[in-house]
Parts: sequence; structure tokens; C-alpha cells
Amino acid sequence: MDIKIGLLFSTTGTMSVTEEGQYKAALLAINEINDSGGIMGRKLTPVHRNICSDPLIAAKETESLLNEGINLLVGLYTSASRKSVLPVIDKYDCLLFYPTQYEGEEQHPNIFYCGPLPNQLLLDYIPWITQNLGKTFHLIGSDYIYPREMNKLIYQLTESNGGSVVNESYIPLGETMFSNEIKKIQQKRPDVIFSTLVGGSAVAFYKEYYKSNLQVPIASTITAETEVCALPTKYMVGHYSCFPYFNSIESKENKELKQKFKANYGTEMISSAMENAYNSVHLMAKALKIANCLDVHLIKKNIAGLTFQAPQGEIIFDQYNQHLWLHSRIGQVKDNGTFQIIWESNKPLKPLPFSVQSENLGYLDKNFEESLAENTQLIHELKKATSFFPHPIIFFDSSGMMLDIFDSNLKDFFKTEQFEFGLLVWTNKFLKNSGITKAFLEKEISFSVGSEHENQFLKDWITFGIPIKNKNKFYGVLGVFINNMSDFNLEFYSTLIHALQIVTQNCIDIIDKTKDSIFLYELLNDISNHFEQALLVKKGGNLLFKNNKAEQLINAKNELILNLYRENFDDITHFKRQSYMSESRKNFNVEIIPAHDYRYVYIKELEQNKRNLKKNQQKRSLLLEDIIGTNPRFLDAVSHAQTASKNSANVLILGESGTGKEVFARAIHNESSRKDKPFIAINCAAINENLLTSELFGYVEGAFTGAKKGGSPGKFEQANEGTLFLDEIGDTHPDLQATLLRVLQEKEITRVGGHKTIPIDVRIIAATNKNLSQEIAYKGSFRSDLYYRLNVFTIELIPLKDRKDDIHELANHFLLEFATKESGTIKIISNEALNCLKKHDWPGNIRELRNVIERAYYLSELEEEILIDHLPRSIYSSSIQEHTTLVQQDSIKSVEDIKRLNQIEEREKILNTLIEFKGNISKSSQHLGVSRNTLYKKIKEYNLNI
Ligand SMILES: Nc1ncnc2c1ncn2[C@@H]1O[C@H](COP(=O)(O)OP(=O)(O)OP(=O)(O)O)[C@@H](O)[C@H]1O
Repeated sequence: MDIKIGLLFSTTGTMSVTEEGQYKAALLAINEINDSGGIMGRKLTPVHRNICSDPLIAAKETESLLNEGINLLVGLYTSASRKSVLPVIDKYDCLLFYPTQYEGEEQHPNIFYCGPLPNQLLLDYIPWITQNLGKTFHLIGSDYIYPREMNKLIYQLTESNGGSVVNESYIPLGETMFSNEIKKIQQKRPDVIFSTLVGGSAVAFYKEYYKSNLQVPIASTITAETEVCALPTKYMVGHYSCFPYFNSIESKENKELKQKFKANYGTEMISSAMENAYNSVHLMAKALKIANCLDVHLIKKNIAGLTFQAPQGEIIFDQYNQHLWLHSRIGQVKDNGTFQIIWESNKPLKPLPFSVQSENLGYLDKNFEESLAENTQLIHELKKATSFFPHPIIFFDSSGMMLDIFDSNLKDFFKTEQFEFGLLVWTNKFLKNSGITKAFLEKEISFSVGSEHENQFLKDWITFGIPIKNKNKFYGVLGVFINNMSDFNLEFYSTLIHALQIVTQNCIDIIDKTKDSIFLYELLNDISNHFEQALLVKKGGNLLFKNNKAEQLINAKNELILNLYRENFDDITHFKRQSYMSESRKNFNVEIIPAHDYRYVYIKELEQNKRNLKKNQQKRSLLLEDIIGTNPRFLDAVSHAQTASKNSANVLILGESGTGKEVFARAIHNESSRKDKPFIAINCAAINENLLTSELFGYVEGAFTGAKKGGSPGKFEQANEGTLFLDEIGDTHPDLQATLLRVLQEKEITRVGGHKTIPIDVRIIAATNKNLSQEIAYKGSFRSDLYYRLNVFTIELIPLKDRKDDIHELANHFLLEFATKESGTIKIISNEALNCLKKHDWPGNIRELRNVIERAYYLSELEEEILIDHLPRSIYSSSIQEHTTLVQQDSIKSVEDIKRLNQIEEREKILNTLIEFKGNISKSSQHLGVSRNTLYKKIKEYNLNI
């Protein structure tokens, strides 16, 4: 059985000039569909009704078609006929494809609007006219809804484009006498006439206008090829129109259409309204095809998003508003009666069926999803914050589009009233005179009670509109619906609404703050990505920010940055130093800059080859930034040292042997204002007491047997204006302590055997591996007054076993040092070897580690990697299976036994070393990884005769 399609077009009366062409185009489309096999294997049969350019006949004829069971309709031209048909459509479940441009403000769920809307015709056209034809407009239109609604938007657009309307006339439909209108135009002298005259009136106007000899251009959104054809072309030449389609379009689809049209009807003259009708039939057929049935609801479901490659270009049904995305073009009538296209949009434009205020025109190109995405966070905050509120709330965006309903029951309820998401509902009838509409207009809290609403449905409701805004931005309106007329107490509700407004304000603040912080984050990202350095921002151990370079290093598993990434730098003050990472064979500068609670960690890769490394290292004196380690406790010490270097106060460095006390002392000196003066170091434990006194204070000629002629200056004099490093101060005799205290107080010395006092200006940095406070408290072996003199700054260096995280970097540093010294390869350390190093306890601390690495560097000869085999047995074995130790422990009776065994082992080791180095204390201590002092002590302890 055929599928019957009702066609509603006037073939008589004033509108037939336009509608006859539409009818022919619709028939052509039906033929095309049938020629290609029909729909679901069925042919489409057109059933035409002439509606005689009369709205009442249109309604009658529509009803007669519906009574015949034809519920798929295409047609109608004037808005008057469409409106008269609406009650019929409401009564019957049918679909109308309306192929005509119209004024908008409508969205019947059963009508699919296929012609252009005012926004698609005017938003580009009016600015173009003001720029190219002139700024003063004379509006003339047929007296019905469409011209009147179009003119409203033309007023807004001319004004916002610096133009004005000098006259506005409405002519009764079908009128053909225009002499009075011509006179008005002659008087007003506009730059342009804008015509929305339709049918026979339009044709008559052009004719009379031509005869008047007026030279003002006419612009129209109605006059098309059909009207041009109805007169000799000379009457129309040079005037303008705007449509989605002109006959002169060069597309393949248009060429085919023109050919077929000529073959069927003997003419190629196709207008935009005709193309709309042609497209309407094709779109309907496509929807039928997808639904694969004739069920109106299923067909309707498939229309949103439907596309069609039309003669004007691709067109698309909007997802939400049943109108088409259409192209826009401006054409000028040529001598041959066609339009020359002088501007085109090049893409389909979104249909906006509901009028918006000019201030909201900026939002016109936003669709539902875009707006929803933009407002999601605000909606989320508002939903959370208003959950206490017992009445339904609706969120409208700044353009009046309904985005969300905070009460799910209400959703279904409003749906029945054509109250859909994505619609600009505040302007439509549903909300007319509601609190919401008032809030949009006045941007103030507004309300409407019961009968104030125009909509019958809201007569039992109170509606409040709360503008969502701050001083910079208007986000939209919260619509509140209260269905409690009988109990309405304005005072009570005003308080409630006021509370809601405060809540709304808080939500905007939250959003603004979040946006600000996102903005700042992005800004920081943009700026910091121009840096050469990687940047981490940390607070309380948490990483707050990392730039792209830092991200790259983290992804490349760069060990340095991974350490910096993990550590907490809260206690670190300003800090700067170099690190060498052997895996990447790269050198980095690390700088930590504190700012309030934040720590900015900058990591810069240094482009250096090993040769200039050597040069640099030789040239530069040791600074705090050169000291290796990123362990937070260690960095704490660096940071203290940095503070100490800024003044001349005495410093006491505490730490086990080999932890780097002298290194720190030198670096503090080199960073201080005394850096160009001498740094003198003396080990107080290495020299006997008498000798130490003359070493420190010097002696005069003849002071003792063997004293040099002319005497000799002591370390204090040598260090004058510089720094004196007193290592192992804890081992000094109480008499010497007393002398030192005096010197520190009086700032003068007397050489041994002399009388003359010599003023000195020396900064003292003392160091010890003893716990001085215990020495003072329990043994009385150290003077507390001297302790407090020395202890202005205390820097405590932790043993290496407590900063094993630094072992890798230290090992790399030493490998680089030896490679530089030998101008050899920079070696890397294998994971296995590193694990061994990390398991060892390092009684000799960094000195021991340096020795182990030095040994490994040379043992590994030409190999590029330090392997486990290159490590000393003592270290290698300490890492193999604790299991071994456990087995041994079984055979050992007591702790004393263990100690004894260890001592025997140690004695043996020292003895062998001394033999190997022929009693050379420096070389043996280096080899053993202990200081010369410690070695002296051990030799004494184990009674080794050398
Ligand atoms: N943080 C460090 N970075 C690089 N090398 C270091 C560091 N700390 C110590 N060293 C190296 O370790 C060795 C021992 O350092 P230093 O002599 O300063 O230790 P110390 O605590 O003064 O020892 P002792 O108390 O036995 O005199 C030196 O070779 C030094 O260069």
C-alpha cells in the first residue's frame, strides 16, 4: 500500500505566486524518492489540497486530510495559515513539515520547521547592509505576524550596527497600490528600503517603485526568483535578498535539481521557499526510512540531528528545537533574473527560534551542551547548596535557556507543557509575566503570584526569579516554583528566597575562586614552560605544581627529580647546588627557593662536557651548593650553614668522622665575606698538647729548643681576617680550652715565650665527633663557657647510614670526580652494586664511600659500569643474605664474643693495610676510609708497632 503525503499549498490567491513553486518542488522530491524505490518498498502518494491563500481554508483542508487518515503533511506558507492549523494538529496525532521561513517563537512538538528563522537571515544581513548600502532604513512589510516580528529584530540590529529605522509601514495582505508609500520614501530619503512584503504585494511594489525613479536599493528576505520572474526583470535588477538558497548556487545537488525541474516543468526558476519544500519532503522520507514504520512518535524520535545534503549544502535538524541549521546567503538581482551571490555563510547556522534581548546576542551561538558544560560546576554547587529547599528550582542560563531542574518529579510535569531543556523558555509564553521573566528583564529578585501569570497553568503558582550574578557577570536566573497559593505568606517566602540568594552568591564565589585558581595554575604553567628549568612547587611535602619540563624528567624516571619530588622541604631555607646523575650522564643545578609555606624547586640541566668540568672544578672554590645530598635532614644542615655564612659568628659542627665537617667549614668560609682571606685548618687531636699550643699561637725566637730563628706565627695569626677551623676540638686539654676561651673573648694572642699581645680577627669554626654536652655534663672534660662561645651556630651532620638516599648521588659525584681527574670515562654504577652500597652501614661515612668508589673506579679499568665485583669484600659480603650472619651467630656464645671477634678482624685489617702501605698513615687511613686521627687512635688501641 502507498504512503499518502498531504500537500497543503495555495495554487490560487495572492500567495500562489510563491506556494505554487513550493508545491511543484515537493512533488519533484516525492517523484525522486519513488524513483529510487520509495520508503520501506512503498510508494509515496501526494494528496494535494489548495488552501487558496486563506487561513480558514487551510485549517479545514488539513482536517479533511487527517480525517482521511493522512497524518504526514508538508506545506503551508503564511504564519496565519500555520497558526490556524495548530488546533487541528493538536487534535490529531500528525506530523507537519513546514517548508517556509517564519518569525520563530514557536515549537509545536508535531511540527518540523524547515525554513529559515529570523536569526539565520538577519544576523549577518543587517550588518552587511549597514556597511555596504547605508545606515538609515525604511521598513515596509505585509501586515501579518512575520513582517512585524522580523522588524523587531531589524530594529535591534540596525541600532547595534550604528544605523536607525526612519519609517515602518505595514500594508494589508494582497494590497497592490503603493503610491503613498513611494511618497513617504521620497520624503524620508532612507539609505535602504527593507521589504517584507509578500506575494502579489511584493511584485506590485517593485513595479511602482521602478516607475518612481527612486535610486534607493531594496533589501528583502521575501523577494526571490519566483517574484523576479513574475515581472520583467528590469523592475528588480540591482536589488538584494537574503536566503539560504539561490538558484545560482553551483553545487552538484543544485545542478541536478535544476535539470530535473526543467525536465518536469519546463523552467529552472527555483526559489529558496521551493528548495525548502523540496528539502522538507526528503527529510520526512529520511525520518520514515530510519523509523521503518509510520508511527508518528517513532518518526519524531529520529528527527533530531538528521542531516540532508540539500542543493544549498548540508542541512541538519537541531538536536533540541525542531528547526534546521541552514546556510545564509546575500544575493543581488542580475539582468537575467537570477541572483548573484555576493556573501555567504559557508556553513549552516544554528536556528534560534526564540527571540533574545540584544544584550544576549553574544550567547546565540551556544547550544545546550556548550552551555551545560560551561555551567556544570555552578549547577553542581547550587544543587548541593539548595538541597534544603523544599520547592522545585530551575536553572536558566544567561540567555534564558533552561539547563536543569533540581526536582525530578517536576521534570515530567513540565515536559507536558513543552518546557524542554535547551529552550530559551523565559521569553516564550509559558513563563510570560512570571517571576523568572521579570528577573531576566530587571536582573533583580522578582516574583509573580497566581493570576499575574499569563499561562493558565501557572495560575495556582508563585514563581520567583533569583538572578545569579556578581558585579562582573550575569550567569542566569534560578527559577523557584511554589505551588501553595492558599497558604502564601510573602514575608515568609521573601526570607526564604533571600536565604536562597545568599546561598547562590556563595556558590558563585566558589566557582570564581576555582576559576581563579585554575587560571593561575594555567598561567604558572604557561610562564614556567618558557623557563629552561624544571619547576616543582611544594608545600608541606605535597606537590602543588610541576611544569612540563619537570613532568618530562619524572616520566624519564630521573632519579634526582624523583627524590626531589618525594621529599619534604619545609625546613629548608634558600639552597642551591649542583648534582650529577650518572644514568643520564647529566649535570643539574638544583635551587630551592622558599616563599612563605611554599618551596619552589628549580632543576636546570647543565650542558657541560667533562673537559670543561675539570677546568671549572679546578677554578672554583668549594661552595655550599657543591655539597652533595638531597636528604631533607642533610639539606637542613646546608641551610643552617648558609645562614651561618652570612655573618662572622662562631660555628660548631657536630658529626662522626668522615661526615664532611671540614667540607662544610670550607664551604662556609668560601661563602662568607672572608672568602678572600685565609682558611686555616688544624686537627687538635693529632698533635700533642704542647705542640698544639705553639701551633695555634706561634712562638718567639728562643721560646724552646729547636724554635726557629725569628720565631713563627701560629695558626691564629695565619688565619687573621679569615677563618680558623679547629677540628676535633673535643679532644683538647682543659688548659688549652682556657687559653682558647681567653683568645676568643679578648681577640688577641700572645706567642709562646713572648709578652706582646697581637690583635687578631679570626672567625672560628670548630668541629667534633664527640657529644660535647655530655662531655660537659658527665665527664667535665669540656668547658661549658667555651662550648657556649663556639656554639653560636650548631650544624649537625648525620652519619651516612642515616642518609642512604644520598648514596647514589654521592657515588655519582665521586665517579665524576675521578673521571675528571683522569680525563677518563664517566662511569655509571650498576643497580646491584648500588644495592650493596645501600645495605652497608658506613662507619667511615662519606670518606669511606669515597674510598670505596675510588677503588672501584680503578678496578673497573675500561669498563663503563661499576659492578658488584669492583666493591670490597667487606661491603659485598655485608649485603649477602643476613642468613649467613644468623648461622654464624649460632656458634657465637655472647655479645662479648661478637665484639672480640670484630676487634680481631679490625686489628688484622689495619695491620695488613699498614703493611701494604709501608706504615704511611695518610695512605692507610685513606684506604681504610677513616681519618688519620682515628687511625692513630686505633694503632694505639690495638698496640700496633709501626
Ligand atoms: N656532602 C659531601 N659531598 C661530597 N663529598 C663529601 C661530602 N661530605 C664529605 N665529603 C668527602 O668526604 C671526605 C671526608 O670529609 P671531611 O674530611 O670533611 O669529613 P670530617 O667529618 O671532617 O672527617 P673527620 O672528622 O674524620 O676529620 C672528604 O673527601 C670529602 O671531600
